[in-house]
Amino acid sequence: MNRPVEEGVILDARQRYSAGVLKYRQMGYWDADYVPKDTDTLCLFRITPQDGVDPIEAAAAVAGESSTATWTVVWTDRLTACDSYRAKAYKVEPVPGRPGEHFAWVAYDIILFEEGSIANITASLIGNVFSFKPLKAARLEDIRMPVALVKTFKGPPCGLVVERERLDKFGRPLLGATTKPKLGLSGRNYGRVIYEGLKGGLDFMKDDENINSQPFMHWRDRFLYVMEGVNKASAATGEVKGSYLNVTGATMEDIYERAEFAKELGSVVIMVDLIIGWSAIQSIANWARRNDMIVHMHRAGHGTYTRQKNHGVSFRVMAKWLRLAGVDHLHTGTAVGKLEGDPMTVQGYYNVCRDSYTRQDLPRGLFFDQDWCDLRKVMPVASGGIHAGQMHQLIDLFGDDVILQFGGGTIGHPAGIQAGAVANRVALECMVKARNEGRDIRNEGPEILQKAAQFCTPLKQALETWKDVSFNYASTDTSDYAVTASVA
Ligand SMILES: O=C(COP(=O)(O)O)[C@H](O)[C@H](O)COP(=O)(O)O
Ligand SMILES: [Mg+2]
Repeated sequence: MNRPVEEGVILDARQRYSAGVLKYRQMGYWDADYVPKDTDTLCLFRITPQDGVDPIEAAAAVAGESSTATWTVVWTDRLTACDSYRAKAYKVEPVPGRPGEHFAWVAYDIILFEEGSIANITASLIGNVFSFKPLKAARLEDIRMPVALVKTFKGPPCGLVVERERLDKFGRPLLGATTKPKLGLSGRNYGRVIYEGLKGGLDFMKDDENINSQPFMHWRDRFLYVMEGVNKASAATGEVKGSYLNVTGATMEDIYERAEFAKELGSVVIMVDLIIGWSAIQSIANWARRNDMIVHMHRAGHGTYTRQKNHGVSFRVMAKWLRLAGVDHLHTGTAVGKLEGDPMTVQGYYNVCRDSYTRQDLPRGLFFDQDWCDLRKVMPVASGGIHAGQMHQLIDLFGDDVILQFGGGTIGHPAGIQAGAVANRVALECMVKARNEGRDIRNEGPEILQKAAQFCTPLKQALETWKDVSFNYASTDTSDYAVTASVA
C-alpha cells in the first residue's frame, strides 16, 4: 500500500478507499475545523491514550468506533453518505493537572440516532470504545443533546411540580427513609416500619434496592402490608403519604404485574432499580404516564461505572439520559453521607435534574449548555448515610426541591422509628424556617438545631447519637476546575 500522507491527511483523494488500514484521522474522524451544528449531539470524552499513541488519533478512534468506523477501510462506506455520517472529533486538550489524560470533543450527526431511544444512543456512544486497545481508559464526561433529539423523548411521567401538587406539599424538601434491615423482615414487620416512619412525619418510606420477592417476604405480601401502613399513617396524620414499592423483577412481565398491583392498591409511587436497563426504564415510564404514577429511580449499580474519574460514564450523563427516558425521582448523591460525592460535582447532577436550561459550569462538571425544551423536572434524592445533624448542610447544598432520605438515620434512632422521623421532620422544618428568616444556616446550622432540640427530645437524642459520625474521605470523582473540600 502506498498512500502519500502528510500530518495524517491523505493527499491523493483517490487513495482513500483502497483496501488496507488507515489511521482513524486519515479516514475522516478528525476535523479540527469542524463547526458543530445545532442538531449535532456533542460528547466530551476523557481519554488516556496508551503510551506513544497520539491523542488526536485516539480521539479520532473514539469518534470512529462510536459511529461508523471499523479498524480497516471498507469500500461499503461509499454506499452511504459517509462524510456526514462519520462522527467528528474536533478538539483535543490536555486535562489540567492530570498528566496522560486528554479531553476530546466529538460531534455526531442527528441521523445516527433513533428517535426517543436511550438504548440506541448508548449502544453507539458507550458501545465499543471503552474496551478499545489504544486507550488505557476512557470516560464519557458530558453530553449535549440537541433540541431536535430532546423533543423525541417524553421525559418524567409526573415531574416535580405535578408531584408537589399531588402530594400537597410545598416550600420544603420532602422527607423519606429506606426501610432497614434491607433484607429479612416479614411482611407484617415490614409494614409496621412503614407505618411508624410515616406516622412520625416522613412523606415517603422506601423499599431498598435489593428487595424484590425473596423467600422471607414475597412481593404481594410486601405490597399489602406496606399499603396498610401507608393508609393508616395518612389517616392518622391527614397528610398524603407514599412508599416506593420496588417493582423490579426478573422480566418485564413481572415488572408490569407488580406495577399493576401497586396501582390497584392505591399507591402513588413505584420504584425501579437502574439495573433493569434502558428499554425497561422507558417501558415502565410509558406505563406510569398512562397510570398517573410517580416513578422512583434507585441508581443501584451506577458506581461500577460512574465513580472512577478516568474510566466509565459520569453520573451527570446518566442523569441526563434518565431525565429523557422518564423518571420522576433520581438518587443523585448527598455529598455529606457515606457514599461517594464531591459537593460541587453532586450539585451539577442536581442542576441537570431541575434546570429548564443548563448552562456550562466547569466547577460543577457541566461542560455544555443544555436546553431541556420544557421537559418535566426530575426530583433529586439525597440518600446514603445521612442524619438530622446534617440538615443545614443538605438544605444549603441542595435547596428545597429534593427528597432527603434518612434510612439508618430514622430507623436507628434510640427511641424508635417514630422518634427518628420526628427528629428529622423537626430538624427540617426549623432549618427551613431559619433560612426563610434570612439566617446563615451553613454556619449557624448546628446552633439552630441545638436550640430546636431543647423543645424536641427525639431531635436531642438524634443529635447526641450521631454527633461524631462522619465519612470524611477524599472523593474520587472531583471537578477538574475547582478544588472543594469534601464535607464530612
Ligand atoms: O440504602 C440506602 C441508604 O440507606 P441509609 O440512609 O441507611 O444510608 C440507599 O441504597 C442509598 O441511598 C443508595 O445510594 P445513592 O442514593 O447514592 O444511589
Ligand atoms: Mg440501599
